[in-house]
Amino acid sequence: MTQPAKQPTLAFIGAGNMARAIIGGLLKTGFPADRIWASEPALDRMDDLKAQGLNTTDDNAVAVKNADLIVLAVKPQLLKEVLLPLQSAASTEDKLFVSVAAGITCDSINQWLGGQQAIVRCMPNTPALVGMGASGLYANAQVSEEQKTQADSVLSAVGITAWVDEESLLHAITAVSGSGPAYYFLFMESMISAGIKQGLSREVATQLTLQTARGAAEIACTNDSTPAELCRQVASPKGTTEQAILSFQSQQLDQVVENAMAACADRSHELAKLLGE
Ligand SMILES: NC(=O)C1=CN([C@@H]2O[C@H](COP(=O)(O)OP(=O)(O)OC[C@H]3O[C@@H](n4cnc5c(N)ncnc54)[C@H](OP(=O)(O)O)[C@@H]3O)[C@@H](O)[C@H]2O)C=CC1
Ligand SMILES: O=C(O)[C@@H]1CCC=N1
Repeated sequence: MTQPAKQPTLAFIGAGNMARAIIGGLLKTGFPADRIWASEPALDRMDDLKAQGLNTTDDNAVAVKNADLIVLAVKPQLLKEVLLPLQSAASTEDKLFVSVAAGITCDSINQWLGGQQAIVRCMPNTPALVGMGASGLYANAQVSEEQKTQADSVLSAVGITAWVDEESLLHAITAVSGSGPAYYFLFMESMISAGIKQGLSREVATQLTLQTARGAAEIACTNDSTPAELCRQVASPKGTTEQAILSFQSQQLDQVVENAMAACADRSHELAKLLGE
């Protein structure tokens, strides 16, 4: 029988939106708060995390020294200046770095950490907060099977995980699931605004839009039918939905989405080029 992987001590370098979504999700699964470190410059901004039992510090090196698995959750633009001073803290033991920074490659991270570190690149998303995250993951050659299992167990505690063998696929994963929640939020806003224009109060338009999104997502996730088939089940021939779908199609919704996702992936490539030296 395979042994379960040892539960690692975690450090989050940067305790902003994405780190908090993962931390919140982990705590909900019962992950011990005292095995999590959070580090960022403004200590008082982490009072709520401290109150939940996390270890907090404004010294990234302290968090790195105390952890087995370090989640790099600062903006891509800051990663280099955050990592350069961490070289000695990083090199002391077999630590695993899990970077969630969009675009930045394992090679750049290794260059800044000054060695041949085990690095997992992860593109998570904020629904991790409610246990419904979707993370794409890639491991460099230095990552052991045990470390891969550890990274997977952290991210799969807050949602689903999908590993890829080619690092460059993380650009596409960013376009699909990393940034994806924002597309749905935007679409919800558009539906709420249109509902209000048709006479509904904001409250009713919001309630009905959000529940519809939740219900549609639930059916799509639990039904064997494809989203296209589910769409057809709603759209009765010569009925009301059909007119809405025809309107979307006449405005080339597929192309609009394809363009948006291409712009997203392009920016991810661009970040890698701009910041990766
Ligand atoms: N938000 C999302 O949905 C997703 C984000 N990501 C990635 O996650 C990373 C973080 O993004 P996000 O959480 O949105 O950004 P945030 O700005 O919310 O979080 C970054 C945090 O890092 C802190 N920080 C700044 N400087 C340092 C430092 N020197 N040492 C430690 N911490 C520092 C910031 O503090 P301060 O505010 O004071 O500057 C902030 O709290 C990015 O690389 C992004 O690409 C990936 C997938 C999804
Ligand atoms: O917008 C961003 O750059 C980050 C990465 C994916 C989601 N948010």
